[in-house]
Amino acid sequence: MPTTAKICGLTSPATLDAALGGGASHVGFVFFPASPRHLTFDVAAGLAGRVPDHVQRVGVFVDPDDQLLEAAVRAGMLDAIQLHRTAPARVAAIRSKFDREVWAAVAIKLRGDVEKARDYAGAASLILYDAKTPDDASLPGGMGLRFDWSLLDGVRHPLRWALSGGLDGGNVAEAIRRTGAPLVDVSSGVESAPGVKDMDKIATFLKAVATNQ
Ligand SMILES: O=C(O)c1ccccc1NCC(=O)[C@H](O)[C@H](O)COP(=O)(O)O
Repeated sequence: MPTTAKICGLTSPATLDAALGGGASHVGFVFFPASPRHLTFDVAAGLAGRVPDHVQRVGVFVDPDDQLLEAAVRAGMLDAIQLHRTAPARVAAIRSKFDREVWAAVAIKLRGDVEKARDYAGAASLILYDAKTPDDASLPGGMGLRFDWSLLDGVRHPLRWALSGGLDGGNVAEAIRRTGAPLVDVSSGVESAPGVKDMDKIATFLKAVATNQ
């Protein structure tokens, strides 16, 4: 199966359209106030309405409560919920309550971190392997950090999975070849500044995904 791509942290119609036009399979909307990509519900609703049925809308959250999830799922017409820093039992509860795909982000720095993905078997729909950000960082993702892809060598993934962390148009082809990732996820690597998506970088990234498999 060809590798598909999620462009995360979209905040404007023009950059959303660049992701859709370039063939993204997923688009990500961030609901986390500390993020430069954070969306209000009104803006999310405006963007969500432009997304065709064959593209999945993914909401990105950091250990959210049900109230935030309910409002965001409605406004963003979310097909999937991506959870960072969220315990497996809570992931399972959200999946059951909201009855849609739930992605568990697993933060990777060392080999032992990869094994934590097993805790989400039966709880999540998909594991997103993402680079671990520093303990004092304000964001658990979206910082353009990459982890050592060899940590995924020989791993029997407990669920469907995706690769993220420090990807960009220049390294994503190698990342796919090296890891065999079925889905790749990018945010900072298609930006000109934190939170500012760049249409040319989005196009380059999606072209690299499409042509290098
Ligand atoms: O992107 C954010 O601002 C963000 C905030 C809070 C939680 C997660 C966040 N991003 C998660 C993503 O899905 C990113 O695409 C992923 O971490 C990769 O980011 P990057 O290394 O910048 O490509």
